[in-house]
Amino acid sequence: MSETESEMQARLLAQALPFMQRYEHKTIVVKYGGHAMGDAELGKAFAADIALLKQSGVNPIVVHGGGPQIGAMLTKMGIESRFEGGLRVTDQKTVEIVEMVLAGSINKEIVALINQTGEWAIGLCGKDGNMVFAEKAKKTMIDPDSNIEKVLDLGFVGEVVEVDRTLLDLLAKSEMIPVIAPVAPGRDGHTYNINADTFAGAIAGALNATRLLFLTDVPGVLDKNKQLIKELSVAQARALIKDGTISGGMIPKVETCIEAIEAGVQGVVILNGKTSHSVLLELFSEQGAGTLIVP
Ligand SMILES: Nc1ncnc2c1ncn2[C@@H]1O[C@H](COP(=O)(O)OP(=O)(O)O)[C@@H](O)[C@H]1O
Ligand SMILES: CC(=O)N[C@@H](CCC(=O)OP(=O)(O)O)C(=O)O
Repeated sequence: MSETESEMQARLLAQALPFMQRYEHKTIVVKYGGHAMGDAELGKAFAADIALLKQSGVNPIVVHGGGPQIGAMLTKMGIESRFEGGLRVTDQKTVEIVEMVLAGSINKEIVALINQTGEWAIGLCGKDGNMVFAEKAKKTMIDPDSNIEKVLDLGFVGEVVEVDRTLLDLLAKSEMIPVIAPVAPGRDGHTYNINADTFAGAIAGALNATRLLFLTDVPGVLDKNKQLIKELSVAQARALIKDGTISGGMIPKVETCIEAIEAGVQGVVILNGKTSHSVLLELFSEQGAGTLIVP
């Protein structure tokens, strides 16, 4: 006899218990990318998942992006967006808009969505509580014409150099769910724009998170036949970059996963943020939802 819908729901709920126990009191950093945002129903489902994690005794931390939303605001202001090596070249005017969009509107939208579930979210960026300090990014690129390595001047693009856990440790013991925008100060007094994936990786590494989840717009890492790979070791992931199976925007994402694992994160998952409740499915169900990368 085939299972009815309510029997299936009951089975899934009952199966969740060992997973809830596995992650109790554990830190899970969720990176919510700009491409995964925009759909109101998906946003509500995401907020509900984060709220349920907190209610289950997990310590969820949201780090969000907002690349497309920054792009739209820059266009409105008549400022052109330019990327080098996947990073937004950020002059003084641009960094002001980046901070306004990320730490202002997007951050507060996510906080409000989580608060509407009845939980308590607090919006932060790297500046709050001396949480994160950045330095001007030192990116290099091989010039295709001369084949010589050149240093890129990306303006106020930063890389994380210090994470102070004090505020996040305090919040972990409270009702508050931190929602963090990837903007941080430098010791030089400037404000830096940091790629949200690398920012999330740095936070997860500093907290020795049990899981770091990257919500993107594909089901996970796909093989040559476009089939989802359920699990990858760091060595296997490196091999897939080398043989070209992993390309484009997935390269820096997987490299960030590897760096996060090397910094002490136990497992990193790349999953589809466009699938409703993918966070819950990944963490609290047998089948999971994306690609798990482990040491
Ligand atoms: N092997 C692969 N598996 C999955 N996606 C891949 C792969 N190789 C390249 N990609 C591309 O990487 C993209 C995800 O990276 P990106 O667009 O930078 O994500 P985000 O904007 O969510 O940070 C996918 O939409 C896909 O086009
Ligand atoms: C330096 C740099 O490129 N910063 C990114 C920060 C936002 C981001 O990373 O957002 P997504 O995760 O939505 O792509 C930017 O300006 O777009």
